[in-house]
Amino acid sequence: MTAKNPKIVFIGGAGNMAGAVIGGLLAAGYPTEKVVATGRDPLKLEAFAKRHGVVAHDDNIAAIDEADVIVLSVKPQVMRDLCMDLRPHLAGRNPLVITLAAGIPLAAYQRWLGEHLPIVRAMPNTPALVQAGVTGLYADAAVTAEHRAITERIVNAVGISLWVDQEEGIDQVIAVAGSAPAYFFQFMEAMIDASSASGFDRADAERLVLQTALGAAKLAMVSEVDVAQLKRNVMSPGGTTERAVQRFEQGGLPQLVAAAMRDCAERAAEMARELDR
Ligand SMILES: NC(=O)C1=CN([C@@H]2O[C@H](COP(=O)(O)OP(=O)(O)OC[C@H]3O[C@@H](n4cnc5c(N)ncnc54)[C@H](OP(=O)(O)O)[C@@H]3O)[C@@H](O)[C@H]2O)C=CC1
Ligand SMILES: O=C(O)[C@@H]1CCC=N1
Repeated sequence: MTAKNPKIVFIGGAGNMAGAVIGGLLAAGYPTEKVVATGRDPLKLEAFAKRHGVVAHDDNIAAIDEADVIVLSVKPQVMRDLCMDLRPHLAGRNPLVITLAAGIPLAAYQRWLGEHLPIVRAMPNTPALVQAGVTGLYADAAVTAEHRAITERIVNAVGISLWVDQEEGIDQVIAVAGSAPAYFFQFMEAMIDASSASGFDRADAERLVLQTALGAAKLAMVSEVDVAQLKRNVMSPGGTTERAVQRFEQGGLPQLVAAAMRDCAERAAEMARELDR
């Protein structure tokens, strides 16, 4: 892979996750002509390609013909069939394969696609769309330093990344980052709902909640003290915040969060058992 800008083919490119990565990658200056998106729905694909200026292809096999990097971004349940379709066209070639799918172990891809291919499991999250993503990465033995470098170039264009040494680490990344934007959205949704139920204008509630979430995250990112201390800094003894935080504690919020994250990681492991066949 010697090209300055390797050709990257996103299978399922117009989907949520690949779309987010492509959007961020292009915003970081990656050349549009080196990015190909494939999909099944021609209207959706055309609209996506037009919006981003990338190349669209409704034929996966033709699309991967000159690919240096193939990013697999279809739902886990259809990954096996997709890989079986691609397999004969990857014989004697060794593009880097990056899979974004949750819950499918590398061993399954090696069986489905062939053992000769360098494969990276990447677990991104949708804030990649605004270049504030987090991606966990795990590589198989065939992945070289050059492959790692192009992988990082793709995912770091849309946020930060972390290589994990053990494949199980990817399930932890799912629980703490891949699925986690939804937890924060759920919390924000609950706050917006509660504010508007108590008579606040919904648009105003949304503006205040989102700005507060952004401000809290920004403050935590630059602060020298940890989030527990930042929380205490808001809580005046006998004041309003203390009352609200006590309610969260009494309701078991920390335990609930831990249990939800455990469920999330366990679901990833369960999916691996269902899908690794
Ligand atoms: N959403 C998220 O936050 C995250 C998702 N992931 C992973 O990313 C992957 C994709 O998820 P997500 O983006 O949410 O799902 P989407 O359904 O939004 O995207 C999947 C895309 O794959 C396309 N597709 C399906 N089958 C084929 C095929 N045979 N050939 C070409 N394209 C195909 C679909 O196109 P069409 O509509 O035309 O059928 C669709 O655009 C999953 O494996 C998921 O585990 C990982 C991290 C986070
Ligand atoms: O919910 C899912 O299965 C995918 C993987 C991580 C985020 N979304």
